[in-house]
Amino acid sequence: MKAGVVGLRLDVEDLACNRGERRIFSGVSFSLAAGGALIVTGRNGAGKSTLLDLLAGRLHPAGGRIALSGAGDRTLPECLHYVGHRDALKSALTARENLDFARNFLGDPVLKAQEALEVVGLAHAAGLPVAYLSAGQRRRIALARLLVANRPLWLLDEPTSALDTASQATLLRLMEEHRDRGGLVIATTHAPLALRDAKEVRIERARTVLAEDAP
Ligand SMILES: Nc1ncnc2c1ncn2[C@@H]1O[C@H](COP(=O)(O)OP(=O)(O)OP(=O)(O)O)[C@@H](O)[C@H]1O
Repeated sequence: MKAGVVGLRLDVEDLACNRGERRIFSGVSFSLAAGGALIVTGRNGAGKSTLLDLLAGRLHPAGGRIALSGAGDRTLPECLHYVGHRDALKSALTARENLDFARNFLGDPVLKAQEALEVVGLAHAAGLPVAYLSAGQRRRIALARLLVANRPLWLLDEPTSALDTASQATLLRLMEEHRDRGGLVIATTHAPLALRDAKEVRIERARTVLAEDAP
């Protein structure tokens, strides 16, 4: 499989986010160099998914800075895979068709759809519409998308949810292999995630009404 981008680096400084009238968090800073991993923790509603949305460019920060360097011509959105709570699969398409679509759409192809399904133990389900699959199986197909297109930054929102023990072990191995190739992993989690030498950001600031922040 392809290697991550040599010299890749993500720097996040003093990031703040508002949603509606509320400050969700502020002062989030971290840096990751090639091969780095960050675990994002915090209570329900603290803003873990929101942080991933900011990094993915789905939300604009209220303050602070996100800088990706060492990725050549690729912009940050072109460098990332995002696996969210909703697995973003097309229910009427089969598992294989979903992965073929992702492979064509995302570019820089790596594994073929069938090969990626084998890695996540779902080769037998390749021809089934995703609507027929269980929550854990759908999550495994969403994670198989990581393998069909080469993108160095993996943003994973509670990636182990719905996964059985064996699938959690497979996911951990895939994350570590990705890091070994120079990729970056940022994962939110409520459960312990045994990534070696991972940094942790805990989002714990209580949400504050913006008016209270005003002088
Ligand atoms: N579209 C939205 N508009 C306004 N506020 C929102 C919106 N989406 C989320 N929020 C607010 O942002 C806060 C942070 O949500 P987020 O989903 O990032 O939390 P989380 O830490 O990922 O929670 P969980 O552990 O439950 O998944 C929520 O408490 C919610 O009030």
